Amino acid sequence: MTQLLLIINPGSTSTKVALFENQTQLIKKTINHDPVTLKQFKRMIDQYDFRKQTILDFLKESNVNLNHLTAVVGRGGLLKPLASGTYLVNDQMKQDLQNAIRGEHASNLGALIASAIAEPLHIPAYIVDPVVVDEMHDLARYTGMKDIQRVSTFHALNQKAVAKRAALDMGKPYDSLNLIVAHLGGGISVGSHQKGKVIDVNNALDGDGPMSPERSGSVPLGPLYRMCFSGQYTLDQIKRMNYGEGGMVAYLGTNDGIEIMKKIKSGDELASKIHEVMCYQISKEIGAASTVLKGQVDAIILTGGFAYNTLTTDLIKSRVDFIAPVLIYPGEDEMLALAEGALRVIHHEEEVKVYA
Ligand SMILES: Nc1ncnc2c1ncn2[C@@H]1O[C@H](COP(=O)(O)OP(=O)(O)O)[C@@H](O)[C@H]1O
Ligand SMILES: CCCC(=O)OP(=O)(O)O
Repeated sequence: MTQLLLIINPGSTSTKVALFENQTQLIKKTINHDPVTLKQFKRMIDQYDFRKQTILDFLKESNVNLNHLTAVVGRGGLLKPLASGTYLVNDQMKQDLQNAIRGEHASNLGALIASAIAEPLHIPAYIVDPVVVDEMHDLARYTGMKDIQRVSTFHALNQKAVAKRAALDMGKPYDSLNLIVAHLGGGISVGSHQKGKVIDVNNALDGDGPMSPERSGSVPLGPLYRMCFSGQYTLDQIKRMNYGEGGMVAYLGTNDGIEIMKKIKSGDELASKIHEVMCYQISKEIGAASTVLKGQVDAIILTGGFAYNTLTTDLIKSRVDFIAPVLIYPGEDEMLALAEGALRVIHHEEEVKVYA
């Protein structure tokens, strides 16, 4: 039977929407959001109506008859740590996302918007490989502060999808390979994939790992806690320096990769320096991941929006290609991965998981 799937993928810089007939993508649109527009919303949940409306507008202008849909699939957000797989959107999940129990990120809106569209049509809503997929090994969970544990928060959906695609291209099963995957998006995550499990990864949201177009990444703790208690900043201001207004946007006023590349090409020295710093930090994180895999690395994969830039990929490659061959998969495989995740449970090839 033909399945018509609506796919909804909210990211920090964009909302991607697609319509799939089984595994075939019929239409897709990436709606890029102006950071100034997004800044007016205090909490992520406040963006719900705005993002939902942009999706509905796109479906209307594309003459999509919602009554023909068989399921809606959304990107999965900051839930409790979960196994990789496809989950039915249920009330507990929606409640946890509305209350932002694990924090604020655009991916929290995926299940909520998918469910709002699916419910009146009496069709299921799913999420696949949410950003909290947790396959970390024990050693990776510790920090030097006894009360702080590391948690797995990353581009699980795209990292898994692209790693599987690369494995296919290499002619080997994903679970036979050791891969380092660096997703270079609004946030940046570098995952150590050991035989099909992401055993370590920097937390792309919480000030861990390289700086990104709009996040600070790791910073030295001393200056940070002195700032926090100086009385000069509110908690909200500090949070924004880490997430949303940190990284490249703090230095260059934009998180838009295409604009940043234009600045560099026109001779902007600061843009060139900060871009090089970001690539240096990404390379260091890849180097660290190679020790997680004890140097047994079959390939390093660069993916996400910034992997479209050869300037970016060349700079990283020049520092890490002594470790393993560097493969470039620009953009993302997330829309197909979401569709395929739903199709696997619809066709009973995989059991749907229940969030509790
Ligand atoms: N062709 C491109 N060249 C340079 N940068 C790009 C390109 N396409 C997207 N980007 C940048 O990549 C980042 C978004 O990457 P993406 O993987 O779509 O992540 P997200 O899910 O965080 O929005 C943005 O900074 C965007 O401007
Ligand atoms: C929440 C981790 C994944 C992430 O950072 O996604 P974006 O790059 O879309 O913000």
